[in-house]
Amino acid sequence: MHIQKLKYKDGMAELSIADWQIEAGQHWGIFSSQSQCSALIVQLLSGELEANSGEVLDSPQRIACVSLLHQQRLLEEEIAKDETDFQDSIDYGSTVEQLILNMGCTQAELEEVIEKTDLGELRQRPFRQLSTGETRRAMLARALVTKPQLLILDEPYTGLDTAHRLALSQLLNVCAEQMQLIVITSREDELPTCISHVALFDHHSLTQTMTLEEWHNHPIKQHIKKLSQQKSGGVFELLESYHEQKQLLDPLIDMQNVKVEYLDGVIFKDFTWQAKIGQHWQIRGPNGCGKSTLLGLIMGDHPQCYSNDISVLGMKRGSGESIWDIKKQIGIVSSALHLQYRVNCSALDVLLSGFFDSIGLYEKPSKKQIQLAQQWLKVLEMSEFEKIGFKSLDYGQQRLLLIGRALIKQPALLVLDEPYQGLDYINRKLVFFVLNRIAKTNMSQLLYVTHYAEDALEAIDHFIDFEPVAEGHQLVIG
Ligand SMILES: Nc1ncnc2c1ncn2[C@@H]1O[C@H](COP(=O)(O)OP(=O)(O)OP(=O)(O)O)[C@@H](O)[C@H]1O
Repeated sequence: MHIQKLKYKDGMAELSIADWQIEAGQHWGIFSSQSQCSALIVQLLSGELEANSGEVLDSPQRIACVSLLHQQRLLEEEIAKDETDFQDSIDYGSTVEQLILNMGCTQAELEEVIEKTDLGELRQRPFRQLSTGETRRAMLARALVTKPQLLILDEPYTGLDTAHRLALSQLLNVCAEQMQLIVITSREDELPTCISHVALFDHHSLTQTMTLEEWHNHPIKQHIKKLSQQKSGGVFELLESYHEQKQLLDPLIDMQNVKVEYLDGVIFKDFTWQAKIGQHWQIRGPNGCGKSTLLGLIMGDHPQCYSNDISVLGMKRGSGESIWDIKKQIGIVSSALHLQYRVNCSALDVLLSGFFDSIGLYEKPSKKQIQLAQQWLKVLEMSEFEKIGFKSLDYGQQRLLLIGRALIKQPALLVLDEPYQGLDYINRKLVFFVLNRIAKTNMSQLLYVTHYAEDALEAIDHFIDFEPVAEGHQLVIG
């Protein structure tokens, strides 16, 4: 494949590649300090977008992509197909198996890919019910059954637990013998060993190509780490400039003998736990163990929160409390929220919606709130996007805005379910530094989920660990 003098520009989205030769037998890693670049690379290389000028020569015929963008699209399609209103029973949409078969594979190919991607127990589960890591594996399975000549993977490891990340590396090393791979990552050391070359993108263009060995010692890694640390100073100064200490009732969260179960089994049971004032908690466990379910109970988004004994911020769930009284003291970032945020309001309005806990903006913000939101756009280096619609931004930019939306009102409780998903290197580090300082200074109390040991915040010293038992998982407090 040979890319020559390629230029693309549409509004704020921009990419240029002067000359890039991808020889047969080579497998490429792509590192980009901007998430926007990655989305464009996927779409331009796969032919989904057409460049304004330049050419892509000898492009393979069968190209498959796995990205958060494609995942979000499929989930939206599944929700749009929801036929609940027209039939007696609830329609949960297509199962994992149906979605793989829809790609046009045989039964034998289905069985093979289900085994490779560890989807055996999930094959009959509706796609919409899958956990984050389970969803990522289903997307990979759909791409693999098309037997592509070129497989483009944008952040394939994100959302996967440690064991599944290892399994993915092994699988990609095997795939590399049958197809060409391009793996885009924002984690500098996260590339399968089959990768032979790395392309470095910066400021909307391909700046350098090198071998994997050269990449391992590249000075840019230190440089961009410093950059994000500096940026995080600005965000934290802004937070401090309007911080007010809140009076809270102890404990912030109280759960007694909590149990969650579905028709096909128990997720967890007998869980008794209190989060006291001043404590920050990390929730750990493998994909599908129930971490987001636990957070859903606390947020009041999970239907089983009312059949359990749960109090949040002094209010007992199901006691006639207003869900908004609780929500106004909680800021949340999660894949579920990202998926729910389907309105196309401006970037400024997304931040402002944090003051009202709404998806989109339906109330008139005060002048002070507007000024504050503009200051937030500035420290996030997103001022140029102030009037741009949320849907026109790439997944990483959307995610950064949703993080700003959660932080802007300085909530008592900050619920962060894999907050870094889709963020580029600089913004991931920026958010990491900010969260650590928020926790250290007790500005908000954190409930934090991440699958990466390197993302552990030193200010968090309380843990809930999901450990497998005969029926689902048991939750161990440490
Ligand atoms: N309605 C449902 N019926 C049956 N199972 C369900 C339903 N909704 C969710 N699940 C399953 O519940 C399990 C727990 O999901 P949850 O999202 O809480 O996992 P998680 O620990 O957050 O995983 P991940 O690390 O992948 O994000 C998953 O296996 C999911 O498929």
